[in-house]
Amino acid sequence: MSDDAEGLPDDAVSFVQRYIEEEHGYLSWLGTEVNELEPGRAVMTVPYDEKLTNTTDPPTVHGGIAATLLDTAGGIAQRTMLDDPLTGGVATVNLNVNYLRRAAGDLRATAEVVRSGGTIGVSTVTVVSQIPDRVREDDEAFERWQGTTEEEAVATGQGAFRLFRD
Ligand SMILES: CC(C)(COP(=O)(O)OP(=O)(O)OC[C@H]1O[C@@H](n2cnc3c(N)ncnc32)[C@H](O)[C@@H]1OP(=O)(O)O)[C@@H](O)C(=O)NCCC(=O)NCCSC(=O)Cc1ccccc1
Repeated sequence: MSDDAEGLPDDAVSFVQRYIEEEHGYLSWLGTEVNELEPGRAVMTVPYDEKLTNTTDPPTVHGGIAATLLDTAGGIAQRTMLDDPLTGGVATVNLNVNYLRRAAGDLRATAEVVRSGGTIGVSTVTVVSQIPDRVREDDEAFERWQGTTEEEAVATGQGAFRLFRD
């Protein structure tokens, strides 16, 4: 089994997006977007939605959302490395997440395949978020965010996946 991947079809992003919207209840409910796909790499977003937040002021996005995004992007990145990403499959066997900063905006995950082995693959994933205007406009909250306006890493982790190659 090789670590190399063939190129993906031009419509890979829209194909996976359609799959999420039409077939996957949970990921579509989260509003999950597929931004980029290439062999060994996936970029995906969950847009901010109040229904996904904790009861903090201002609301912060529940950590489980970042974990879901990390898991999903890590698994899809693994799929891009299968000889046939459509007929093959992946199942998460281990996931770890370190939460680095609170998040109050959209979450965007970039997943990279560290290893695509014969039966097990490992992806490393970082989730970034930017402080939205509603937090910037609240002086006290903005101070709690240390006045950062740049997009910053809010979570990072690794997933291990059982690879079903056919
Ligand atoms: C299967 C294994 C990982 C390894 O067990 P072993 O006993 O060593 O088995 P072995 O390695 O020999 O494999 C043969 C077995 O595998 C079965 N099979 C075949 N094809 C598939 C397939 N496509 N998917 C799943 N299973 C498949 C086949 O029927 C056979 O089962 P059997 O033994 O006959 O009943 C087991 O520990 C397990 O199921 N863990 C739970 C994993 C789990 O639920 N993770 C969370 C959900 S993932 C998620 O939500 C995130 C996500 C979603 C989307 C995208 C990205 C991320």
